[in-house]
Amino acid sequence: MTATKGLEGIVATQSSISSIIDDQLTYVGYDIDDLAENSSFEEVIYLLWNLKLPTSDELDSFKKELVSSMEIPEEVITHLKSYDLKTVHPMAALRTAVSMLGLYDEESDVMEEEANKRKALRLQAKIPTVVTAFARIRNGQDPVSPKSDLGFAANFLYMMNGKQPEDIEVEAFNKALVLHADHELNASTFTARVCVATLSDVYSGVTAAIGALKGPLHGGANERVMKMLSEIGEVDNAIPYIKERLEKKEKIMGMGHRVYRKGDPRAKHLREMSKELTKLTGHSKYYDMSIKIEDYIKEEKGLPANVDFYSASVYHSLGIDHDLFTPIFAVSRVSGWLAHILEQFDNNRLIRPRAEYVGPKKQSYKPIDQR
Ligand SMILES: CC(=O)SCCNC(=O)CCNC(=O)[C@H](O)C(C)(C)COP(=O)(O)OP(=O)(O)OC[C@H]1O[C@@H](n2cnc3c(N)ncnc32)[C@H](O)[C@@H]1OP(=O)(O)O
Ligand SMILES: O=C([O-])CC(=O)C(=O)O
Repeated sequence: MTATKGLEGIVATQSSISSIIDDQLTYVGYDIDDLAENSSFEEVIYLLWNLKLPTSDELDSFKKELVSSMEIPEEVITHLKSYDLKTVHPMAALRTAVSMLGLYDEESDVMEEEANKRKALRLQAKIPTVVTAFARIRNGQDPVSPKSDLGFAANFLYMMNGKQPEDIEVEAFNKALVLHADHELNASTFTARVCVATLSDVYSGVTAAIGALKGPLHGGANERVMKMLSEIGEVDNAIPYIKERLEKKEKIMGMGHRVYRKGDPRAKHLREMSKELTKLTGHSKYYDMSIKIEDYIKEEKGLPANVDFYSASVYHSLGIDHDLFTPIFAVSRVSGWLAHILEQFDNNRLIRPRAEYVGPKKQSYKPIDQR
């Protein structure tokens, strides 16, 4: 038995949800470029969960179901208020709150297919409310309830800022949600599948996945990209800053990918959005330095920018606090996690690989007083 570090190249499951073939990403066979340009996030959630695009009647009723499930229990809001609001990271708050939502769902441990689908809908609907409620509470503001006449992307921005968002903001945010929704067997999705393959519940699967997404080698990279751009400060500092980091053998956040070699097909959409939005909001320097860094890393290390690189300057331009970038990733990616959880339940087998043992062998046990 020989271990493959990081399970690189190991095919661990079959899936009909998304694929990465020759550096091109598809959801249920639909090209990400078409979906990014044309679809609403609700349409994409429906696609991932039903493996077909909705008709307009199906989409209307799906949107209504989502928006009518967005409110969260008062007990969860009280709990969010009890956290140390100066130090608690919003991803830790989200992880805890999602676990807590399970306590208030009567169907939490009901394992029938239809009950699991109802829980999926409730979780997808409530996660934006948790993220925006926490963001407001720590700013000393009251949470804002969702509006039934707004779509998913608009409702997120409305609940966060307490005012009707501009069309351009909704369009950009919707596209970002579409681009982040699913990504084959990434680390957090794999985590969710491993968790529920024990026949644990949907809330446990999503809580575990949030924990995995939080790390800087995965979803946590987008917040670190913005930290790096802020530290760089001015465009002329970008290359000296990156050279110094590379000399110290540090990783450049938002660069590199386990699967993509030529490039991440989502990055070009976010690059365009970053160009437009940073110009519109007077933050062009962040786009300019991002371009310099991307070109330099490509040239020096042959590494492409990943989805987290330009999403940082996009979210910054939308006026979003930097530590909310990864929770926003979760607001989108929970759609993929839930699709994979339902698929796992549909054809389940316990996920239990082996380890190659490299520790000492044939040790003789000594009683404690002789060691
Ligand atoms: C949504 C997402 O999860 S997208 C990924 C988000 N994560 C990041 O942006 C963090 C920065 N990137 C990375 O750490 C990596 O590229 C990962 C984790 C994404 C992929 O990692 P792996 O496939 O395991 O590659 P690994 O970390 O083994 O790197 C291979 C080589 O490329 C180098 N490398 C990879 N990424 C980077 C980077 N961002 N900056 C500098 N060097 C890098 C490594 O140092 C290593 O070099 P070596 O062979 O000389 O030691
Ligand atoms: O697939 C991966 O390893 C990471 C990634 O890009 C994602 O989760 O979107």
